[in-house]
Amino acid sequence: MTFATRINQAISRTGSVTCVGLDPRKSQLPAPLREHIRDNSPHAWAKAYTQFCCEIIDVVKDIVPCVKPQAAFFEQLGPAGMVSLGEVIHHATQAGLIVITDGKRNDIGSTATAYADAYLGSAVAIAAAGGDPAGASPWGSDALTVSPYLGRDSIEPFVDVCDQRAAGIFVLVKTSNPGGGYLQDLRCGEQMVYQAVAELVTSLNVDRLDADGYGPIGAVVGATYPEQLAELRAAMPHSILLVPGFGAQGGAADDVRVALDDSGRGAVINSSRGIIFAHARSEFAEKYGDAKWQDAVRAATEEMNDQLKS
Ligand SMILES: O=c1ccn([C@@H]2O[C@H](COP(=O)(O)O)[C@@H](O)[C@H]2O)c(=O)[nH]1
Repeated sequence: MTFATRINQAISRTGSVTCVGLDPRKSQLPAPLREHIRDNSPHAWAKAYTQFCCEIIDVVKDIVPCVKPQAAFFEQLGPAGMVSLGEVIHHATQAGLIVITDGKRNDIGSTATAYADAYLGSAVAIAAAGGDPAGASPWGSDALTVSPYLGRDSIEPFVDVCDQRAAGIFVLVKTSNPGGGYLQDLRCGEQMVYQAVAELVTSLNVDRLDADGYGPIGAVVGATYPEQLAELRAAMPHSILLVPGFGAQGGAADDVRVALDDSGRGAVINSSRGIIFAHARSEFAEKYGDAKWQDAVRAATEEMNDQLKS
């Protein structure tokens, strides 16, 4: 089974297109976890990050298809943080969730091969595709976010590994940040740069489609640009879309529904801070607060699921 088929099946099984972003931040961890940090060492924080993310995974595993660990927050802690990232990916996979590692990696082709080999391919996915799970990557992610700016030959090594290990990638096409257009909206002949990237994505997918017409090369398109989201849904009919920017960055349900296909699949909508730090949101703080932060995570996830359904 391919990555695209797996993620669409996970959407059908859970009835949800919510992707929970795992972006642990020291200052925003719930008090019960911060209180256990005795020596302020990266090791102590990394243990807290593992506990925080694994508890979130346990709370949401039956109501969402996927999680997206943000590598930056783990890297920020140095080697101990990288151990934590590995533990979190492993726990999510064991919990039956699809794992999209947000690392925004890429380099010249020969180095891109190393990134692809490192991150792409979980034992679960490879076994589900009838392969040997011993061929899984050390990080064991189902998918990875990838920068397109080194060109087609830098993306092809990722595509090769996707083919071999039933994995996926999400290429940055139109990012959610306010300044993304500085480069992405530059005119490039008759079109804009982000449109050229979308064309590249589609050209890489066309020979690799599953029965529903989806390929392993997905695209990142921000919830904060609803018009371009609609345009890019049409321009990349074979790509699963990863849509960040919901909640904390201002994207709302009405902005992102256009990312879904007619069957209500084909895209996942990410929220990180809005879910994982829900205990501090005004709607949830009084009822749950720091002491019941896990209940706040569950409530915020259910709320997002409901918003995206209605
Ligand atoms: O265009 C992009 C690409 C990636 N991201 C990442 O998604 C999450 C968003 O977090 P929120 O707390 O929900 O704002 C974060 O990891 C970003 O690095 C993005 O926001 N936009």
